[in-house]
Order: sequence, then C-alpha cells, then structure tokens
Amino acid sequence: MISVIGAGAFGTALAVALSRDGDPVTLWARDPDDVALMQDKRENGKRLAGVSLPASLHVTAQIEEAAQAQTMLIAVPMQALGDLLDTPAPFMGRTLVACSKGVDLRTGLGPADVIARKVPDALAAVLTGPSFAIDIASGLPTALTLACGDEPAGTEIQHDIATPNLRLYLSTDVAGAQLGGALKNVMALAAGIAIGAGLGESARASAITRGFAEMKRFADIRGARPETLNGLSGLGDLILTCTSEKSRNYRAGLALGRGEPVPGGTVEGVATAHAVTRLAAEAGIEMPLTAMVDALLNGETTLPRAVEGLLARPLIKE
Ligand SMILES: NC(=O)C1=CN([C@@H]2O[C@H](COP(=O)(O)OP(=O)(O)OC[C@H]3O[C@@H](n4cnc5c(N)ncnc54)[C@H](O)[C@@H]3O)[C@@H](O)[C@H]2O)C=CC1
Ligand SMILES: O=C(CO)COP(=O)(O)O
Repeated sequence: MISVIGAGAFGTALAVALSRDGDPVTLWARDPDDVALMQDKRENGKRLAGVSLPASLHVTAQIEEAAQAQTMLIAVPMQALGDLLDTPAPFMGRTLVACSKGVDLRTGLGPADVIARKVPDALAAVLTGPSFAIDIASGLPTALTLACGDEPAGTEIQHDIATPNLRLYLSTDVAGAQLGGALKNVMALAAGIAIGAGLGESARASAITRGFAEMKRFADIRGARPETLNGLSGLGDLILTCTSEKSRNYRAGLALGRGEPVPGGTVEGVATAHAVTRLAAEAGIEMPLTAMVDALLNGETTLPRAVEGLLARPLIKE
C-alpha cells in the first residue's frame, strides 16, 4: 500500500492518480477540518478544485493510518519537510519518496538528504520532473524521474508508482534529480521576470539557456551526473516551468518583472534562490542569474540595475 503525506495540490494529485484504478491509497493532511471537508465533498476544494477523489482514496489526519503503508510519498513544501520529520516514528523503516522541490534554507540540503539525515533507517528516493498537479490529477500523460541510490529498490518503487499515464524513468543519481527540480524553479522566476519586465522572448530564451548552464555548474560541485540534468528532472522540468503560466514560480517572476507584489503560497524558487546564492558563493562558483533573482526578491537591487549588471559581465566562451 502507498500513502501520500501532505494534501496540497501535488500530494492530492498523486494520491488521485495512484488510486484511480481502485488501488487503496491513504492521503494524510495535518488539518482535521480540511480532512473532514475532503471526506464530505470527495474533493480537495482548497488545493485541487474540480477533481473527484476516487473511492479507494482514504483521507486522514491520523499519521498512524498513513504509516500503515510501506511506501510513503512526501509532498509537503520544502521548508516544512525538516519539521515534519522531526517526529520520525511514523516514517522509520519506510521507503520515503521525496516529492518536494527545493533546497532547505537551514541546512542547504535537498529533500532526499533531509530525509536521510532525519530518518536514517528509511530508504530515501526522489520523484521529480515536469508535472503540474492538475495534469497528473486529470490523467494526462506524464513522464517523471524516480531516483534512488539503491537500484534494485528503485526499480521496485518505479513499478509500484508508475501508472498507464504516469511513466517513470529510473535513475540512481539522487543528488542530480533533486537539484534539477530545485534549481529550475529559480530559473522559472528569472524567465518570468524577463517576460514581466517586457525584455522579450529572446531574453527569456537566453535566461533559460544560461540558467541551465548555472544549474549544471552547481550540480557538478554537488556530485550530480551531467546526464541527469539533461533529463526529465532537469531540462524537462526547466522547459515546463519557464514557459507556462500554470507555474507559480513563473507567475511570481512575471509579477516581479512587472513591479507588482510577488504572490504568496508555495513559490519554492524564492527560498531556493537564497540558499543557492549562499552555497554558490561559499563554493566559489558564479551563478549570476540566481544571485540576481535573489537580490531582486530581497530588494537589494532594481530591475534596471540587475539587467545592466548581467549585460555588462565580461564576454566569455559559451
Ligand atoms: N503543484 C504542483 O504542480 C507540483 C508541486 N511540486 C512540489 O510539491 C511540493 C508541495 O507543493 P504543492 O502541493 O503544490 O503545495 P500547495 O501550496 O498546494 O500545498 C501545500 C500543502 O502543504 C501543507 N503543509 C504545509 N506545511 C506543512 C507541514 N509542516 N506539515 C504538513 N503539511 C504541511 C499545507 O497545508 C498545504 O496543504 C512543493 O515542493 C512543490 O514544488 C512538485 C511537482 C508539481
Ligand atoms: O514543479 C512543477 C512542475 O513540474 C510546478 O511548478 P510550480 O511550483 O512553479 O507551480
């Protein structure tokens, strides 16, 4: 049996997709009132309105019920993951599949690393790649990366989670898979800024491409394999998130570029830009787009100054 921890848009979508054919799935939400509403309406009206919860999907606020499953997909926002696992008992000895995308501000770790640190006896894996919650919940064809350092165990998880419309590619590069998903959100902010500020689609294409170069540079120093970044978890998700207004990170970038307030909610690229700017400086590598996004978000620069600064950088080889 599978359980999903966190009933936001993505957790709900995964739970719906995995239970659609009648397989029993448990979805855990921390708020009992939200759970009561979901049970009553058979819909998560707050996060994924218009999608019916299949009959075999059980929603609960009791973590012990979710802990009945051997495989738990954890889909809470990145900055909430460490706190969630501070009570490790329900997660011990389980297969924990990280579905969050980001870098933990406190530790600089990705989601699978946070799991490994907080629940050392669990088997950690990562599910990531181009996928909007509503697409998965609607049963549209989706291809994602399932990364697990233990290949035989990863193969088992791959087959457990895949559905006819949710195709999973296996990787053993956990570091690369979790970084691709985290860093593409920062680049989606940059791409949104380019369009929001009226810099044009050519500027957006440059931001995506040079942003990809930054992603690979950072991933390299963190021990990731370059081919992972070229795959679904890196390039695939970068393309999706930098080009679609369904993305919250891209929309936040649009607002920033237009000089409007950045919308609230789960915009993972904001904290990730901050964490990665610090980590890159410590490691002595240049990540100018990431640093610009972070500085703009923190009010440390203005858009005209940021663009001028990027264009005035020394001319280098590609
Ligand atoms: N929405 C999407 O299309 C996708 C989201 N993701 C990732 O999934 C993660 C979650 O995102 P969404 O579901 O979209 O967020 P969301 O904003 O829809 O919902 C977040 C949920 O997490 C819950 N939550 C917050 N702190 C919590 C805590 N300490 N313990 C338990 N629950 C807590 C909130 O109550 C809320 O239900 C993010 O890292 C995101 O990048 C990944 C792929 C697609
Ligand atoms: O990760 C996602 C798509 O793969 C969702 O992107 P946003 O968090 O920007 O909405």
